[in-house]
Amino acid sequence: MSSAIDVRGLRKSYGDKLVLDGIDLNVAEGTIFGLLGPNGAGKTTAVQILSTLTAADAGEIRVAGFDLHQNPEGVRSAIGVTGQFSAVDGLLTGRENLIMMADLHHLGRREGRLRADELLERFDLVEAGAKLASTYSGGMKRRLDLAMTLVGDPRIIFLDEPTTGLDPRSRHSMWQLIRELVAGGVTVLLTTQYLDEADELADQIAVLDHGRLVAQGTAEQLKRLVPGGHVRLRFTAPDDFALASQVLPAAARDEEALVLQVPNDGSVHSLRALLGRIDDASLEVDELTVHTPDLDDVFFAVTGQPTVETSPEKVTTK
Ligand SMILES: Nc1ncnc2c1ncn2[C@@H]1O[C@H](COP(=O)(O)OP(=O)(O)OP(=O)(O)O)[C@@H](O)[C@H]1O
Repeated sequence: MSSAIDVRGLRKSYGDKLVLDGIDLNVAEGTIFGLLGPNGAGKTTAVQILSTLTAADAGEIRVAGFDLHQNPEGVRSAIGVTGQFSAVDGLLTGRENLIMMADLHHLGRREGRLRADELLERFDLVEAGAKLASTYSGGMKRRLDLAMTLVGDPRIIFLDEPTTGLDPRSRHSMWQLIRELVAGGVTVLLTTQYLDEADELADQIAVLDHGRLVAQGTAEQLKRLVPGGHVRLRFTAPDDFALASQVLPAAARDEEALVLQVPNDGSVHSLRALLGRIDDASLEVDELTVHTPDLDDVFFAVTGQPTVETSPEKVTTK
């Protein structure tokens, strides 16, 4: 798979504050890449640099095959950006906002209007299209903002915290729209503070903390980095439970519930080994469940701090 975004040694300081400290990233075409990090980690700065809005101090950066330093125009022609500060003009209607974008992209009157109407339809804004954008809800504004980004038909889209502040329903509809974009071949780099958002959407996740990438991989790979994974085995026969306790001495026992918790990282290799031991001892297991740590655990392990903000839907007590 070829790279939509390739970054080597990206550095950026503001004054004597080092904001990005030698970042390497590779985003495969047609995938969703999640840049995850707490407030002030450097996510927005990274997006601003990759989208040519801010200059890097150092680093080799290619976006959509263009060298960012030598050919920023090429990069700009291939990307779309929706940031924390929306491009939506509240004094225009939704449709007028889209037509304004079409004009900026020199689409021509007829094609611009067709494109606007097609996007209003796709983003469930047909009825709202004739109303002033200032009257829109947060979710509608975000959808319009994303629709405006799509007017220019970008191959790569940067979404800076696309669902911050949205209610659960609007978040889910935004997630669905993002998935549809990627199904259509677009590459998405999104920044988020929400672990569940990265878990839900991203094919690859990089955790940014104080300007450094402290972990990178799929959600599953990251979860395997932290201890705490286990397999829970429930038995119906006390004899099986007793025998299993001998065969698996590392397991934590719950005698009353006839449950064993066997430390396991959840990888195919270690699950196969465990199943082999269960088979060899001819144990009758009533129920087997695999528990891998969640991204919260990972985040805590790699950044040394609990999540700054919990998502609107998931309130953790850690
Ligand atoms: N133009 C600027 N001038 C000086 N310092 C800046 C500037 N832009 C960002 N910073 C600093 O760089 C650091 C990283 O900021 P950045 O906005 O990239 O973080 P972030 O991870 O996107 O956080 P947030 O989730 O709050 O947007 C912060 O300490 C911020 O104060």
